[in-house]
Amino acid sequence: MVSIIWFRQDLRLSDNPALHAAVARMKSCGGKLLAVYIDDQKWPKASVAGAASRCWLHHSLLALDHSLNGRLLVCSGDPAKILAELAEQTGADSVYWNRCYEPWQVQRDKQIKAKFKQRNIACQSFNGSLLWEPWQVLKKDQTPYKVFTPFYRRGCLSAQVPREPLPAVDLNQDQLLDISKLTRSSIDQLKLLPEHNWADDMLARWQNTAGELQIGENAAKQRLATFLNQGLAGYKQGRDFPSQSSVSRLSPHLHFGEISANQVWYAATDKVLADSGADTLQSDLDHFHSELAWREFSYYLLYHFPEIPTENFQKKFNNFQWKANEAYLLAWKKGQTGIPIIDAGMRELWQTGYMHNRVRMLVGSFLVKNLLQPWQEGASWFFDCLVDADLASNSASWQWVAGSGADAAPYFRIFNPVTQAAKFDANGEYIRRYVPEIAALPNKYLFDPSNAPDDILQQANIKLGKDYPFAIVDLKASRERALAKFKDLGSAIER
Ligand SMILES: Cc1cc2nc3c(=O)[nH]c(=O)nc-3n(C[C@H](O)[C@H](O)[C@H](O)COP(=O)(O)OP(=O)(O)OC[C@H]3O[C@@H](n4cnc5c(N)ncnc54)[C@H](O)[C@@H]3O)c2cc1C
Repeated sequence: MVSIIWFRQDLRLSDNPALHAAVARMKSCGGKLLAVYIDDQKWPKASVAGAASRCWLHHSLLALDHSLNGRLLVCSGDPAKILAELAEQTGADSVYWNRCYEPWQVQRDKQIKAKFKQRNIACQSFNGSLLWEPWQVLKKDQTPYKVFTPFYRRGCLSAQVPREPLPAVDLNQDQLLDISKLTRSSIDQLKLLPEHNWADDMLARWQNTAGELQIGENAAKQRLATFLNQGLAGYKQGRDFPSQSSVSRLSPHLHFGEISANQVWYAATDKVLADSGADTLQSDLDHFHSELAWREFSYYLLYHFPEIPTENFQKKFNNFQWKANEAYLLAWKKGQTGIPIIDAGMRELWQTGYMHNRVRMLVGSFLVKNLLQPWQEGASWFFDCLVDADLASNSASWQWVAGSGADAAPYFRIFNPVTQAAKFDANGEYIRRYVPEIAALPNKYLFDPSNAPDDILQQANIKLGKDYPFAIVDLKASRERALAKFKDLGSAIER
């Protein structure tokens, strides 16, 4: 008897409910397990993972295959067809997977279940990535929440406590089906890595001091341990400062399911309990939990409102007249806007595949409000460049920044990137790391070189327009312009 375990966004062996169930069945009924990963070629084009996250996926699959002693069957094509063929070839009578929440994956999985039912192949799906299932948290009138705080406080926290993590399964080579006679691709054949080696530098940022790439389940556990020891205490304050190591950087690991939200949630809770739960630590923990809940909220919104990756959540934004401008967009993408904190963020994104959350909000606000470019342009660039590119979090966050989302930032919240930089990068460490050409400027002018006096620029040996661009827009004037345009839309937000 063969059971298929279909790995998707759950590339781990511990706290993997589908794998756990498949192994339990194998142990009680005998038989073997066939571990499969399928590069789904039928995803809608706009949602195919971007270049940076495909690099991550390549290495994450290598790590999973290693944990499975080289017995991960990797295929490419239509999952419905491939799974049916595999069931036929191996005589598998059951398929297990953990649920995904992207709209087309939900649709596809439903169809696969229905087809397999007709053929007497049992399909079982599990919750392996969310703390609360989106359909379990509803308002009293049984409609979905649209505002984060009641969703989390009234909905999630008063629902059942999240499932406790399951232990790693005990699997030996003999329990995994020999895949040598099955048609398969190698991980290399999936061509997840780019043809040119631009990704080498980016991936180098994810190595440890011994030069080992920190991708995969073990690396995720290591990252979590480092965060619990070095970042959690002081998280609430420190998480806003991009040069500090207060945030967890777990987002790519969570996206690919190298670690589960449940593991992270409970490990943080246990850490605070073990450290005797000092009041400040408790509030750091609460804050960290609420950030995990923003991830939940994003998935919740995507599940209930599957159009959010492309369409304004608030329909009144459909009338908004963006001012598409290729030159602005290019300057933003390349980190050449002349506003140092924006350029630092966009270069961090390009060089590392990651950007600190505070800076994501700043570059987003700048693009959408000061430059009046459509949020979809920003979302698509992020999707291509982030190693943690995640349809739910990216779409919900961009709509939040634009003001068009559920519970979004109000239109009048237009971050001033100069004062924000002075506040959150006060000693300029982050800016100097990513915008080294202006490093010699004193802090007073580092955040806004376009307004630095000539003698200061000369002393720092900087010629604006040559060494570093003049600001592409006047912050005050562009803010006024945005306020006027957004105001026309009215401010009502559905609750
Ligand atoms: C414009 C914009 C685009 C974004 N795109 C993505 C994306 O594609 N993928 C992605 O994972 N996150 C996205 N975020 C959310 C957030 O910036 C990242 O999750 C966070 O910066 C990841 O860093 P971390 O793991 O160190 O976070 P931590 O502060 O350590 O938080 C722990 C975890 O909580 C979750 N989380 C934290 N903040 C948020 C948030 N605001 N929304 C949703 N989840 C959150 C993440 O899973 C994160 O790993 C975006 C935010 C903005 C403003």
